[in-house]
Amino acid sequence: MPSGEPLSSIGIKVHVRIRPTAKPSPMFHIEDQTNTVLIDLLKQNGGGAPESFVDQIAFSVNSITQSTDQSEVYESCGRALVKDFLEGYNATFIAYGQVGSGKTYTMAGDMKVNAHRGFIARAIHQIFEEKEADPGSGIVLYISYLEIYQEGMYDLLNQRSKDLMIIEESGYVYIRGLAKIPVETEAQALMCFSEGEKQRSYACHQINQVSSRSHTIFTLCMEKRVGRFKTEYDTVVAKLNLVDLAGFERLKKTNTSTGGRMRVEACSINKSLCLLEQIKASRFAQRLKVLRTFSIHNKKIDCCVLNERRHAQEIANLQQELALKDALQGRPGLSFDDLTLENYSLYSRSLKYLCELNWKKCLVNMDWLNQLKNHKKQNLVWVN
Ligand SMILES: Nc1ncnc2c1ncn2[C@@H]1O[C@H](COP(=O)(O)OP(=O)(O)OP(=O)(O)O)[C@@H](O)[C@H]1O
Repeated sequence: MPSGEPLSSIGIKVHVRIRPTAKPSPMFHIEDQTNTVLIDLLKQNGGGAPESFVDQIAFSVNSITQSTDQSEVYESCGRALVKDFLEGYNATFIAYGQVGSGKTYTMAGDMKVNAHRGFIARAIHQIFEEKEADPGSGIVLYISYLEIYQEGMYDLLNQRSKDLMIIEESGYVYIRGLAKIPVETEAQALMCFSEGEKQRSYACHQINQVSSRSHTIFTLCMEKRVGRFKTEYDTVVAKLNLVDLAGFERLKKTNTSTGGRMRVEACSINKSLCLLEQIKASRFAQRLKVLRTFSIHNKKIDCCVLNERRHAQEIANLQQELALKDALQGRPGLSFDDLTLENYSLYSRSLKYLCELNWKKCLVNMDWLNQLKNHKKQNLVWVN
């Protein structure tokens, strides 16, 4: 198994990064030893100021970081995921959280200062480090960088790409028309990323001076040979999706309630995030049907299938969900969530994010069918 994890623990992992703040909320408590976020529930009178604390709810996650240190974050939840990708697993890392909570800081960081580089640059470094350490692996890498802005898709690496379209063929999802740039060195890969970053849509509002106005998916595709002989080998293909979602905006808080482009952007961001939430919730509600039980390394694994038809329309409506479909159903290695536990006004949104994180953790078994299918296609030996 990847990273030596027991099979039972495979699924979506939730990591919380809390942006350091000068005004931490007295209602949020972190238990480091048990990776638990405890939140005091409020009793409110007519939506006014909180009157008294009535109860506490606990959210247990895979890890909690409260640090500005980018390498600490990467080591705690990025390195193992990238290792899995290099072994041939589809992997996805999603930065998800309220506006201004540090999603872009986590994913992109500051490219000019080594210590401040974010997840993407660190993943690229690890990939090329491991590739160079094993020159016989024959690893070939390609990069794509997609932006989803106001429900349209844009190629950040080739502005001339037009009419991008999501194509799904035999369980594989790709975007027709999206540039797939071959990269041979770390420098080339970083250059691709920096060029794409320059094309992204940002805006300045009350909460964040450089606020993302779009969702972005930075994808590394890997092909590598597996086999003992030069002429007889299988090719393993895997995708690493690094996703920076735009944050949910409250129009009043960001002061974009009076109209114009930023308001349209905010409404579009909120709509797509709501759809994402609805789809995930509806998937969770669907009954899983056990098709077959596999035995892998002496452990029994139920292989489940989802009734996708019921929600086909909703899925068709949400570009990023579909664009990530094969990765999410292949092996969603990790989900990453940022929270700002800053003050009372952000309380309800932080609580909502935590509620979501909790049921995301329940999506575990849904992913097996595609994973097994993928590995059959890739001729990996451990599937019977
Ligand atoms: N862990 C952190 N340590 C230090 N600074 C941080 C941290 N997280 C975020 N910041 C700073 O907070 C500000 C907002 O962060 P960022 O732009 O990453 O938020 P975001 O979640 O991507 O917001 P949006 O949804 O508006 O795009 C930036 O100036 C960033 O440098």
